[in-house]
Amino acid sequence: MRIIGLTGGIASGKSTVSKLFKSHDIPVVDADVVAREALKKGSGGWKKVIAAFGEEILLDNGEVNRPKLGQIVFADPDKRQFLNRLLAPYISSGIFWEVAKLWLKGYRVIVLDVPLLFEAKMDKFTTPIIVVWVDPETQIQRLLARDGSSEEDGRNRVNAQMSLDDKKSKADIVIDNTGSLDDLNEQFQKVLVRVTGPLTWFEFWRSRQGVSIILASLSSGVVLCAKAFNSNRS
Ligand SMILES: CC(C)(COP(=O)(O)OP(=O)(O)OC[C@H]1O[C@@H](n2cnc3c(N)ncnc32)[C@H](O)[C@@H]1O)[C@@H](O)C(=O)NCCC(=O)NCCS
Ligand SMILES: Nc1ncnc2c1ncn2[C@@H]1O[C@H](COP(=O)(O)OP(=O)(O)OP(=O)(O)O)[C@@H](O)[C@H]1O
Repeated sequence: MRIIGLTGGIASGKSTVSKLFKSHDIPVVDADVVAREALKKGSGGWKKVIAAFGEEILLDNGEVNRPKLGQIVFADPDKRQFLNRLLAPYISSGIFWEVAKLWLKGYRVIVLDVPLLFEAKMDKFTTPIIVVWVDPETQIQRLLARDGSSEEDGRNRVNAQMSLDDKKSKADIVIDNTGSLDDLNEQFQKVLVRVTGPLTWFEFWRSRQGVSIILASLSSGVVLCAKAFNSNRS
């Protein structure tokens, strides 16, 4: 079992690289998608966010107003930390569950696309770790072009994350996405050979930690189901 870590900065190109993995039948668990589920109307995360930020944070349809919450937390490190702590248990259990489901389906190479892989200490059970790097100006230009957000909001979002140079220094593999999509694709083909080839001893040891975590999350899922089943019967 190999859980490849894919990270980088906001708008550095992780989703673009994820698509390339998927086109080679390597499944990707996207932490942003899991985080969105964790905030869906009626979920545990949704209830905690309302308790913390008030009903003003909701849209008329009852869903969280994500741009509004984003503007608040990306401009205020304390509120961001608070939101991170609030949602972390839902996001990490959601990610483990997605990995476990793919493992049960028979996949043995899985990519975890997690923007905050290092910040959330999820790097511990992914190997090898790929960082998609771009220079800061290209990053902000692509972010503003994609999201149509204000430059201030864009820069707040970039500054809310560990710098891309720091992430680069922690990577096993760096993809430099400053160039064209063709350049990216060319680098990706080499990365694909590297990450699907034999593991080094160090990578092998790290991949065993990943398996232990999956087994732990599967067994805790079974225990929770058994408890729910018993409490329904009594
Ligand atoms: C604040 C929220 C509601 C803003 O939603 P919005 O739709 O505007 O942005 P989206 O979720 O698509 O995130 C876009 C990018 O922002 C960056 N980002 C998201 N959350 C954070 C955070 N807490 N700290 C730093 N960067 C973040 C990531 O690079 C992500 O890819 C949302 O980002 C959120 O719920 N964040 C907290 C959950 C989290 O930590 N998500 C990251 C998964 S590891
Ligand atoms: N090499 C490239 N050349 C031109 N545009 C690119 C390139 N790579 C990515 N992009 C564009 O840059 C934007 C950001 O890329 P992408 O969405 O893949 O980043 P991301 O790291 O997944 O972002 P986020 O953290 O916000 O989810 C997208 O609009 C994408 O189409």
